[in-house]
Amino acid sequence: MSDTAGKSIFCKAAVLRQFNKPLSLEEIEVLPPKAHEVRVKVLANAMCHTDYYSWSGADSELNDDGLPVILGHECSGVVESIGEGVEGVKVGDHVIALYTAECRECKFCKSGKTNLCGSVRATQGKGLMPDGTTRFRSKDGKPIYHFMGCSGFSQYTVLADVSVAVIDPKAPLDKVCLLGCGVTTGTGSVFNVAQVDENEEAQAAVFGIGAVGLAVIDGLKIRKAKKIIAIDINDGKEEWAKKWGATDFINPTKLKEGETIVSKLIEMTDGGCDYTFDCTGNVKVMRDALEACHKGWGTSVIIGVASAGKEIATRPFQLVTGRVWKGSAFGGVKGRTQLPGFVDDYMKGELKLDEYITGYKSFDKVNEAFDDLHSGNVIRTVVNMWE
Ligand SMILES: NC(=O)C1=CN([C@@H]2O[C@H](COP(=O)(O)OP(=O)(O)OC[C@H]3O[C@@H](n4cnc5c(N)ncnc54)[C@H](OP(=O)(O)O)[C@@H]3O)[C@@H](O)[C@H]2O)C=CC1
Ligand SMILES: N[C@@H](CCC(=O)N[C@@H](CSC=O)C(=O)NCC(=O)O)C(=O)O
Ligand SMILES: [Zn+2]
Ligand SMILES: [Zn+2]
Repeated sequence: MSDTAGKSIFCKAAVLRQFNKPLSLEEIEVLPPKAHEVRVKVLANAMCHTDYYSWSGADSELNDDGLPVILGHECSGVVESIGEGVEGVKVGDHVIALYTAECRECKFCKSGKTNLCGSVRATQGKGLMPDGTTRFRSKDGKPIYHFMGCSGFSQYTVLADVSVAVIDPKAPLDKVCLLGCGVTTGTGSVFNVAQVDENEEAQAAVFGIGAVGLAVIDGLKIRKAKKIIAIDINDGKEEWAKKWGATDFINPTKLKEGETIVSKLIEMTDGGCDYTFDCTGNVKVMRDALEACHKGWGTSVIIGVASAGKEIATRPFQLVTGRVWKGSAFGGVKGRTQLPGFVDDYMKGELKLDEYITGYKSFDKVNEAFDDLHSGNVIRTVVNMWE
């Protein structure tokens, strides 16, 4: 048992008090975990585009009523204490936080059809723990909300026990935090959602070359795709995409007159792609990605998260004629069961992780990590929570 078990911990957290305004670094109180909860000392948290999206106010699930909130969800740490009835995770375990829980008991978990778990999702969406309260308090004693069931931008956080994956303690926590979201989502979308087979010599297009798009490319390379066309509005992303194994790169803002990204992709693949992936969150791109698929079988996977109020559209004929539109949350990966295997693949050198990390920042520079995401040269910034 740790000295702090059963007591509040006072530590530093980055709190979002107003959308589009810098996070405020504050000393907060982190209450002890209740039944079926764990308190984790967070070591590292990488900045994902979804943090930026929620920070900017674009998330339809997070409005002014959900503020103040502690963002962050691509994080790893060490279990400091556990509440009553916790099984399968103990003090001292190294863990990755899961925004997609896995209880193994709900209708979703038992279905064998999805990685979405129903156990804590409703309260998670409201920024609350499963009992409907929060474990964070500001200095004046007022509640601070949780985010995506993780809130990794606090030096200590409390999670549901079904929302942590226990991993190999030898794995470097400042690297494997990336498996908490972007890399798992991208590779998992290829393996579990599109289910690309290594014998099919697939032709694929990937829209949006951030960490998620690069991880899709890595997954496609692992599944021996023949053609991997990377698409981004930033020319600087060509070098990144090619380094990961893309065979071609297109900047859609620089097409010849009369060409569209859809016509260009159809021409390059002799009729359309077998698979396309949206990693931008832009609904127009999602449409292009679907319509660039091959008639009869092409599958388009939506990974990007669109802003509140946005809707997708296409002619139903696109689906009538055999194109398939799918979506992916956390790459279809069941976190407690499968994430430890991703960590092992990384440790064996079979999965890239280090290569995505373009820089580390100390916690007091967390706001710079937001700016980094849009600089064009940054893939993932890892925030070291104790520097
Ligand atoms: N479904 C899921 O489980 C998950 C979804 N996401 C979502 O996936 C998306 C990608 O995340 P991440 O890799 O972290 O984000 P990044 O911002 O790092 O990468 C997105 C890339 O797409 C580029 N882009 C933007 N608009 C277009 C366009 N019209 N055409 C082509 N490229 C474009 C961006 O360029 P620029 O920077 O110049 O804008 C950037 O290079 C986000 O929407 C994120 O919220 C992330 C993780 C999990
Ligand atoms: N809250 C948003 C939607 C946000 C969203 O789609 N999140 C992704 C993960 S993004 C990670 O970086 C996801 O897995 N969604 C499934 C889920 O259960 O949240 C909205 O309301 O539009
Ligand atoms: Zn479940
Ligand atoms: Zn994410």
